Amino acid sequence: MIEIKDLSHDFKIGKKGRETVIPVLKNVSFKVNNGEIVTIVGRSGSGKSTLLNLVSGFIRPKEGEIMINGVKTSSMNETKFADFRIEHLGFIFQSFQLIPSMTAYQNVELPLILKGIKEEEGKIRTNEILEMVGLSDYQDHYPGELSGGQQQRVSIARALIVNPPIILADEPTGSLDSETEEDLLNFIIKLNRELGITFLIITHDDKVAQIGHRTIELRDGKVVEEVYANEA
Ligand SMILES: Nc1ncnc2c1ncn2[C@@H]1O[C@H](COP(=O)(O)OP(=O)(O)OP(=O)(O)O)[C@@H](O)[C@H]1O
Repeated sequence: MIEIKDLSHDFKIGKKGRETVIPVLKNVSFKVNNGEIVTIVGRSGSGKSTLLNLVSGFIRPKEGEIMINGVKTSSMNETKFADFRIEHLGFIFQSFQLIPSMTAYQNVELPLILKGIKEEEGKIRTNEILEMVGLSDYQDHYPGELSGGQQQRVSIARALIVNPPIILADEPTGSLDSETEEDLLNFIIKLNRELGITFLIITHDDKVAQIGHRTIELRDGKVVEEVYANEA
């Protein structure tokens, strides 16, 4: 579960002493329950990426609190957050963020290696996950030798390999054509239904927003609307 309470954040730009403060998030509060898909929409500049970066622990909030699975993460230091992230969170990005010099297999097994799991031990799990995303036949391909949809599946496999209870996604279909987009959305729904994975997804795209059990709208850094689509 993700619990966000009175979260506020701003950025300072410009030279020291003459900074301009850009308020981005203002008293944002909402929850994402276990097993839910929550989508966050809002115009460009409304603070969606900032919110996701705060939940991901890539930046710390100026005010307010973030709890993930009962742990207060908003005040954790970087080292602690890095350990927490690998146990609790998976990530899917618009730009896939694959390592170009590694094969699909090597990209997928990477989190296991970072976690200190021996190569031999991780082999079964890596093969299982590649099978699950339908990429067993492509495991020796480099990202440059795969289609956009296949690359996104590699990135999902990499997110799934450590069994994260929560996946955070930033415009997951932003680089895909509409047919591949639909396949990917169906796959996210399947992961949610069959494995109970909780998703928090930010998007511009109505089709993506619609897979949310709930859609939250950010407007000028505030939550202005929660549209309940269907029950989780
Ligand atoms: N590191 C930063 N330094 C200064 N200002 C920033 C920084 N990151 C974001 N901002 C500002 O914060 C505001 C919100 O940005 P954010 O990227 O969160 O919006 P967004 O809703 O994700 O937009 P988009 O849909 O275009 O990606 C913008 O005005 C942006 O210029």
